[in-house]
Amino acid sequence: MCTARPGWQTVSFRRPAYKSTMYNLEVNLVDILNIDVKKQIVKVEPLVTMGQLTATLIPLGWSIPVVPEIDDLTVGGLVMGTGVETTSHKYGLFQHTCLAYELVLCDGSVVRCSKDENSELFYSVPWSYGTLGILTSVEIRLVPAKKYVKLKYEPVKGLDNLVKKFEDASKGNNEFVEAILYNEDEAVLMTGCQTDDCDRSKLNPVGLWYKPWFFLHVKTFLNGKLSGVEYIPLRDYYHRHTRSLFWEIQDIIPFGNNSIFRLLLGWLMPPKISLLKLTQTEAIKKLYENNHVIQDMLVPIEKLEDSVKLFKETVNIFPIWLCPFLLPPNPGMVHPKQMQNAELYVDVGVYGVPAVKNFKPKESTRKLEEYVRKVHGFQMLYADTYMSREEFRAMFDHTLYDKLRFNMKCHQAFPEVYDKVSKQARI
Ligand SMILES: Cc1cc2nc3c(=O)[nH]c(=O)nc-3n(C[C@H](O)[C@H](O)[C@H](O)COP(=O)(O)OP(=O)(O)OC[C@H]3O[C@@H](n4cnc5c(N)ncnc54)[C@H](O)[C@@H]3O)c2cc1C
Ligand SMILES: NC(=O)C1=CN([C@@H]2O[C@H](COP(=O)(O)OP(=O)(O)OC[C@H]3O[C@@H](n4cnc5c(N)ncnc54)[C@H](OP(=O)(O)O)[C@@H]3O)[C@@H](O)[C@H]2O)C=CC1
Ligand SMILES: CC(C)=CCC[C@@H](C)[C@H]1CC[C@H]2C3=C(CC[C@]12C)[C@@]1(C)CC[C@H](O)C[C@@H]1CC3
Repeated sequence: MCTARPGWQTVSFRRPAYKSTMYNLEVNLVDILNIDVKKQIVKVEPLVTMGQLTATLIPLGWSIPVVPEIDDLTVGGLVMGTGVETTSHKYGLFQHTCLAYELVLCDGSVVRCSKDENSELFYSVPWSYGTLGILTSVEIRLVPAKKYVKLKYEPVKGLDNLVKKFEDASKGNNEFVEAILYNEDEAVLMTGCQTDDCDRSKLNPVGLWYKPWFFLHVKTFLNGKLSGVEYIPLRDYYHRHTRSLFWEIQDIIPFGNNSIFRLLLGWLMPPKISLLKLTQTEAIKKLYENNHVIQDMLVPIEKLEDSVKLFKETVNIFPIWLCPFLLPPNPGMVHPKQMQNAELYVDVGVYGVPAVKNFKPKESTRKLEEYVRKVHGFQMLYADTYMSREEFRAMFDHTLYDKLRFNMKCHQAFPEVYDKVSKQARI
């Protein structure tokens, strides 16, 4: 069994081939169920999107701790997969901000799980891609929301310098930390905190339709010798990469950042990811398959410099997105090597056309995957993975997952994660 949500509707990069061979379960649960400000918990159904959630919560003065930036990402997809954002160095991944899940198991029973109730199931749900049960609701922590993010842009020269500053910023008191690396030697580090006060001369609602693409706006700070500060309305900040799909939109609508186009037609942007997927021709699919890389590798922060160098050597794609996150020593598929303390990791996100000669999608990606496994890192699974089943099991700890699948007789109902995310399972 799998959910009946068609592949073209999802944000995940490819379309799942298994949807046509498995029994499809309709899970059309799209509502925010309850906002309990006393307990500071919001209860939502799995198809609630990030855009829907921030539009509802922010006017009430609340938010969730980790808001992955693309509007159409769903709570179900982020729990069953993973979600990372610029607050993750403080709160962890999306799943670490969830307090409880309700699932329908393969025997038809409904269970609630949290760290104190059915805790093994609670810790096994993240990264399980719907292979332990069907998610029907999620309770997420609420945090107070302020009106603006006071964001500091700091141009940084030299990779070693950036790595040091990035690590310091992630360990400091910043609420938001992110860096965009424009080439091996130049980056802009962004750090910020929420505030209700605003210096109106520095107000920048980056989400307005006529505003430049965010990554290009950030790039303008590379030329300044001094750091810049701006006040960005909170919701504009959360969804700052939505309009340009990070930098992927420049390959789809190359004239999209032209100021006249923005002024007249910017409100049409971005095309829905689902529309792009639905209308994708075989030729475009092949193009993305053979001459494009979309990968997020999660590595321990001390491996950041080496990782950037390896990405440069293997695919040579810039910009690179850097987002730090805290990985707590919880049981489950993804945890630090030593289970004593939480460890700081970084998401190295690479999206674009490789600038190396003779790029070979399989070989190049496998080289990156091998490195990530070696340093006890993890690959995000919404995009392509070329790992074999054994390699996949070496990267993700299956101990608890296997135990639960055996106890709950999941084999008769759901495939293994690998059979949903591997290259063979996706078209
Ligand atoms: C991808 C996506 C994005 C969304 N984004 C937003 C957003 O940005 N903002 C927002 O506010 N909402 C958003 N929603 C939620 C959506 O607007 C609500 O779920 C809305 O209720 C859907 O309306 P519908 O007309 O499709 O109703 P349906 O889905 O058909 O029904 C909604 C509920 O009402 C019940 N119902 C329908 N008719 C009757 C009846 N005659 N008597 C009794 N019960 C009935 C149904 O059983 C169901 O429980 C989003 C949903 C999706 C899937
Ligand atoms: N900033 C970030 O962190 C970003 C994250 N992403 C990635 O995008 C993906 C999310 O995309 P989205 O379109 O929301 O999700 P998808 O529809 O792609 O779902 C992802 C997985 O979750 C499973 N799933 C979803 N809902 C349920 C449910 N109710 N019960 C059981 N299983 C369920 C799906 O199972 P099935 O196949 O059966 O439908 C699928 O395997 C995540 O993997 C995330 O890592 C992408 C961009 C940015
Ligand atoms: C921040 C993290 C962790 C990931 C960001 C990933 C995004 C850049 C990609 C997620 C889904 C991707 C898709 C495309 C571009 C890159 C993403 C937005 C396309 C729109 C590219 C054009 C294709 O025809 C359809 C793709 C759908 C998914």
